[in-house]
Amino acid sequence: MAIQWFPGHMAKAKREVAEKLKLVDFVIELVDARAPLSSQNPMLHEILQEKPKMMVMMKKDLADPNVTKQWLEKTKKQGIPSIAIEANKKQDVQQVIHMAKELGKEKMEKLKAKGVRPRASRAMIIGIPNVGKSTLINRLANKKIAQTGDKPGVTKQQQWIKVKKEFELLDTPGILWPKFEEEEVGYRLAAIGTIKDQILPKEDVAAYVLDYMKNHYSSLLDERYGFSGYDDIMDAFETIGKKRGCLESGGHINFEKVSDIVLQDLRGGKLGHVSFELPE
Ligand SMILES: Nc1nc2c(ncn2[C@@H]2O[C@H](COP(=O)(O)OP(=O)(O)OP(=O)(O)O)[C@@H](O)[C@H]2O)c(=O)[nH]1
Repeated sequence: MAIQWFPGHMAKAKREVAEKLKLVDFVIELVDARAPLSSQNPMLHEILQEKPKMMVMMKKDLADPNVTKQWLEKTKKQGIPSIAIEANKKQDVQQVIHMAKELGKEKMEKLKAKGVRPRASRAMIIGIPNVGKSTLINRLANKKIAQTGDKPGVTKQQQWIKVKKEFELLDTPGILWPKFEEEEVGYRLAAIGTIKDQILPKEDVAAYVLDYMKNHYSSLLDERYGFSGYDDIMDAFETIGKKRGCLESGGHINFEKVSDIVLQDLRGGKLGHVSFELPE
């Protein structure tokens, strides 16, 4: 696979997360509900060691609810407190707070048993780019938190956001890059918009989405574009192109425009609820 992050950046990100981890009692890992496995970073497991974590599957409004339910069952079986949310739903955010408070409480009780004076438990949010880290931090803080620390030359002290009396959150998230040794993982992440469109050719990503939907969500394909199957991917591009006015002079289809339409439809939820991976 041609995609490779610059190893220096990976090492720096890992170091930064490991530093911040020392400040917290537990971690809130964010993954994308449409691809909960591909949107994790296996490195987290290594640096977390014994630190407890809970998992929040973001963007559940775009994912297939039946598949999300299976993922939640799986992670809960693994002993990881997990929840799927839509960041704009207040009751979903309240449930995150409740879960975090419970996890923090366990940790505080352990400390209390060792004779440490009780204090608010502390957590940080970790996840890959674009998964929704800032959105969730702002929702938990109930206001917009400036991300000035990310700009070069701006030094910023770590700040704690008081979410509830018993629970505080670090105001900057930990960012870890996704890891893809398998080609399919790269396409899944590109489809959901985690990898920038410049990295994998968008026509290839759109073709991946159409093929995936043909095999798993043919009725959604039919609802949006009026076909549920095809023998040749070119036919699919042509049908969508004709329908949506992506014709160039001479009557040729503009494949780039068709790809933009497919990816925008998918990421904006217009293709319906689509999940790109199932638990084994
Ligand atoms: N549909 C949907 N969109 C969401 C949800 N949560 C976040 N988003 C959107 O996802 C996009 C990325 O969110 P951010 O909060 O900027 O993600 P981030 O992880 O902080 O991204 P980086 O700064 O790149 O690391 C934004 O357009 C959000 O509006 C959700 O639950 N549902």
